[in-house]
Amino acid sequence: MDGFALLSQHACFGGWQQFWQHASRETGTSMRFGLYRPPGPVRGLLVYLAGLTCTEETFAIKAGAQRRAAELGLAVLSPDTSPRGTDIAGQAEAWDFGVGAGFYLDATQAPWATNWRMESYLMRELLPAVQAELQGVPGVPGLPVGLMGHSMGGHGALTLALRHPGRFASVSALAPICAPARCPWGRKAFAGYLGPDESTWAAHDASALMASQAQAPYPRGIRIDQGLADQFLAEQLHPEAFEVACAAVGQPLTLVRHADADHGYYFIASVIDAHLAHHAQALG
Ligand SMILES: N[C@@H](CCC(=O)N[C@@H](CS)C(=O)NCC(=O)O)C(=O)O
Repeated sequence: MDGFALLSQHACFGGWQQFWQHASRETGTSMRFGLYRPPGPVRGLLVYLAGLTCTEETFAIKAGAQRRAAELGLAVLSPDTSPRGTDIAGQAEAWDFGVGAGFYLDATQAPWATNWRMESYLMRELLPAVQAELQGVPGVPGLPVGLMGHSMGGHGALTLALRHPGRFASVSALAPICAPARCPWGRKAFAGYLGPDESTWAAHDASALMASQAQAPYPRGIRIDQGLADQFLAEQLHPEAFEVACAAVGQPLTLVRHADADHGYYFIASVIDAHLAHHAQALG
């Protein structure tokens, strides 16, 4: 990939877990990402968006997705969760806003709007570059792409999948923030990145976006897994709001609730194979 530097690669289940760095035109910063490359031909690309405080390494280290991805012939892209290396006052004072908390949208408010452009970064820069690299034909976007994410990244997966119809063959989420416009994490992020006019927030709220669909956008179904011992469930996640919105537009949704699971990566590792299978069905 032109202008991209391979920082490290590690042999993993016959393929390679790689970490890359590049100068992003969209964020104006240096960005890192992880890329698992399976052995043999690549059937599809699965994008995993991580949650608050995570980096491009978290999923690769903790989820244990590589074994099944290798078997299924899926490449897995794990971007970082925000720009880093800027000098915006207060950018790293909170763990739920600023650095490590990009919310996968383009900020419209100063001082964030210049660099905090995660939606454009992913959709217009990183994804096309990685798709072209994997299929070996630059500029031909043909490789099918699935999108998944956890928590803030679950919000990113659901909203980007709804905001960019036709770009993703499949979508799933783990303990996603389903109604950010009405939870503390989302309200703080939207107020800071999008400003006080709440009418602009619905375009980045998965439940509002789903409720506004004329018909089911993913007729093959969306999968969500949610732990019932998740410490953030009651206050932050609201899966029932997304469930109601899906039902209203006839969107098939498999929402699997797990009695004892918490919010962390032990839960993710426990259900990751089911998510890879969900995507492999659509990407195959
Ligand atoms: N730092 C927060 C927790 C943040 C958190 O749980 N982040 C989730 C995503 S929302 C995560 O995946 N953390 C990384 C990890 O568990 O390795 C706290 O102290 O409560």
